[in-house]
Amino acid sequence: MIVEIAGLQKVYAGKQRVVAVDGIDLCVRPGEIYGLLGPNGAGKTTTISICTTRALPTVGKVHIAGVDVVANPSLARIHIGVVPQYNTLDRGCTIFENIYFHCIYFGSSRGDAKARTEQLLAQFKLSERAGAYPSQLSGGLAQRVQIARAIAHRPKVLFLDEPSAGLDPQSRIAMWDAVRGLREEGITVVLTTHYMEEADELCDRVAIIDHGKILVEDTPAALKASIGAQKIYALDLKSLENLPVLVKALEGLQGVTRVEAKETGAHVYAHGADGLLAEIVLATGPYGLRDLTISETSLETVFIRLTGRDLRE
Ligand SMILES: Nc1ncnc2c1ncn2[C@@H]1O[C@H](COP(=O)(O)OP(=O)(O)OP(=O)(O)O)[C@@H](O)[C@H]1O
Repeated sequence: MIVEIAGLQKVYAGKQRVVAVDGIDLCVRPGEIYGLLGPNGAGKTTTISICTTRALPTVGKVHIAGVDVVANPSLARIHIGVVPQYNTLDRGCTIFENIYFHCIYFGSSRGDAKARTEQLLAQFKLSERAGAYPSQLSGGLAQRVQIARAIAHRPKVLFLDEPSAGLDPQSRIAMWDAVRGLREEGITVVLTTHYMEEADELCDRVAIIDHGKILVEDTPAALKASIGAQKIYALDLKSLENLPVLVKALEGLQGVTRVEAKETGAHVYAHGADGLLAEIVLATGPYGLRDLTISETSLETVFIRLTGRDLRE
């Protein structure tokens, strides 16, 4: 395993004691894109900060490529690339210099640093902007420079903290492509996100975390399959009288795997069965169907099922 986290706990002891990470165990395989998905405050950044030697654990161990990050932080840092949540490019340096000086910092000769910088600028389609300063770049381009800089010393694992926060949809997709490209170079990627689409699209495996704990971990497909339905019909009803009768009736429809009574109606979980929508509408007739939304099962559904909340709450 390239990343091994065992019994990790982080307590911020202050006026208010905060248990930011509460016993996390996980392993990332070489070449994987692994996602930590959870809402704000779940403990994702703290976990990444410990893995990348920026914070110390209260309890537990992290090994990167077999190196204990607490016992040997400088050795560990050779194997680690980091793109933090905020733009940390040096504003006084050009794009070229940002990458070049990173190479020099990690011990490259000037010639090697120049060659590696030019190669990365070409790889990330940044060559034309080599002389630009960070303030002249869009958010998407700045993020690409940060990724290029983070892998300049050829780390084995790249940690990306909320890589698409603040990016427009087009830049987000370009960033995903850049991250997928890293896999081809054999770089393992660990990213945090609170965007379920990002975890679903990009990650080979995802750990859903909340309140410092891993709730579940699997491939996005397996997590979604655990819901046991492909579609969710959310019914908004005028009358909730005799709701249990409606729930029973809906449960009896072909293709329906589960029905949950809600404050404003009911959620019907189902496999895509022919004619089911018409039958649902018919069954809700006496209850006054005010609104109906149909959604595909997503990682958000999985999170809601596990916590009762949605990811943005
Ligand atoms: N330096 C600190 N001192 C005290 N509490 C902290 C500190 N850093 C984080 N916390 C708290 O620890 C908890 C986990 O925070 P963390 O930043 O790891 O979560 P997160 O999942 O990355 O969320 P976000 O996306 O908002 O950064 C939160 O309750 C946060 O307020």
